[in-house]
Amino acid sequence: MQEHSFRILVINPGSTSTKIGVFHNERSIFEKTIRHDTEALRAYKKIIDQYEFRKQTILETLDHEGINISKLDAVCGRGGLLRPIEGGTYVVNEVMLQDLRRGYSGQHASNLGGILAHEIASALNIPAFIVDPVVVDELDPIARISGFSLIERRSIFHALNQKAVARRVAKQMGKAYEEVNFIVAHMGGGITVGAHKCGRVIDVNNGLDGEGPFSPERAGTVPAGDLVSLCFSGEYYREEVMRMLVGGGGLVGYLGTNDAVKVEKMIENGDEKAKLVYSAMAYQVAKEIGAASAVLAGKVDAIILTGGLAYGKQFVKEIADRVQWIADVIVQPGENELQALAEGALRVLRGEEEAKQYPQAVKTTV
Ligand SMILES: Nc1ncnc2c1ncn2[C@@H]1O[C@H](COP(=O)(O)OP(=O)(O)OP(=O)(O)O)[C@@H](O)[C@H]1O
Ligand SMILES: CCCC(=O)O
Repeated sequence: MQEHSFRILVINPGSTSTKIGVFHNERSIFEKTIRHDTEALRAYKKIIDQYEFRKQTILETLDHEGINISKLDAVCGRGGLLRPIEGGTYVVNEVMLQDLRRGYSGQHASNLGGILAHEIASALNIPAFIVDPVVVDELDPIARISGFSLIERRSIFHALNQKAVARRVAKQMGKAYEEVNFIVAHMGGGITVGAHKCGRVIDVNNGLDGEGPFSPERAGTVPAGDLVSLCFSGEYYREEVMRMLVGGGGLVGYLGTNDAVKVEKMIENGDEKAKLVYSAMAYQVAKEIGAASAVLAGKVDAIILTGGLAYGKQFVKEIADRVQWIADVIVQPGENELQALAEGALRVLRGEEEAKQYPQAVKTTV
């Protein structure tokens, strides 16, 4: 019997670009990173106001490439800062659209993903989905306790890539994602380290503006008392402190660049500060992996390193040297988010998984 085939448009909006792809089942038939002129984007007060502009750009690109959108079966966008939800593929519904428009958990380019998917899909009368947004929250209750009763730990991480890579590695091991325990470190502009226990990410750092290792442009965990003193020193506005922590933190704060390739060049040229800071970033990732191994009580089938920084051979070696006693270290550089979006939609279109309805509230604690 011939297998039914599906054609899916996937959309991953970033702060300065929109990545799109058209998939025929799992096979990519077209992918493009549409770069947006920063001046053009600056004309919009809020990220969300960009959606009509980005939609037109996507449709024009597809038309230009000769892709007939009437042949599509579904559109799938990257999900944004919604309410905390468990992982999976979600139908874009009215409540989700409202939350994406107002930025329920904050402003992020990925808030546009579900809206763009809905706008394009509804005109074609086909379903729109999002998959594993950054707010996927599968934390164990014990992981929510921060130690300060007014603040609960939150799960904000690279769920789409972490879960996709974990599924892929599990498959390579001949197992289902739900049968294995992994530690996945996504190391990009932000860094998140997730403890994956039998298909659920039971602990992970909030890599957006919370905690964890410092990254190319984010500070991660900083000493709390000193941060409070700095905030109340009278020298900085709130926005300035936030900008120094997120965007201006990590490598940017110490070395003036978020580009690890440039930092490697600086090290090659004998820059001792760059060497120390770059090693410190690897050290902090290794420490976070060690913490995740304790979360999993040492039952770790593999440690997976992914994201752009995983291309850095010396960086990866420094991490591996510190953690390979825990489990095998598997390196999967880069990210494959377009493929992950297509696969998430396919699982639903094929009936392998049921699409979830948003909001499926996650129970928080105290
Ligand atoms: N070949 C390489 N060697 C070392 N570092 C690299 C290499 N290629 C990319 N990087 C670094 O990876 C980082 C960017 O990673 P990535 O592209 O995954 O981030 P992003 O998509 O912008 O952010 P995020 O992954 O947090 O969503 C940059 O610091 C970049 O310099
Ligand atoms: C940590 C959430 C994803 C991002 O880096 O923007």
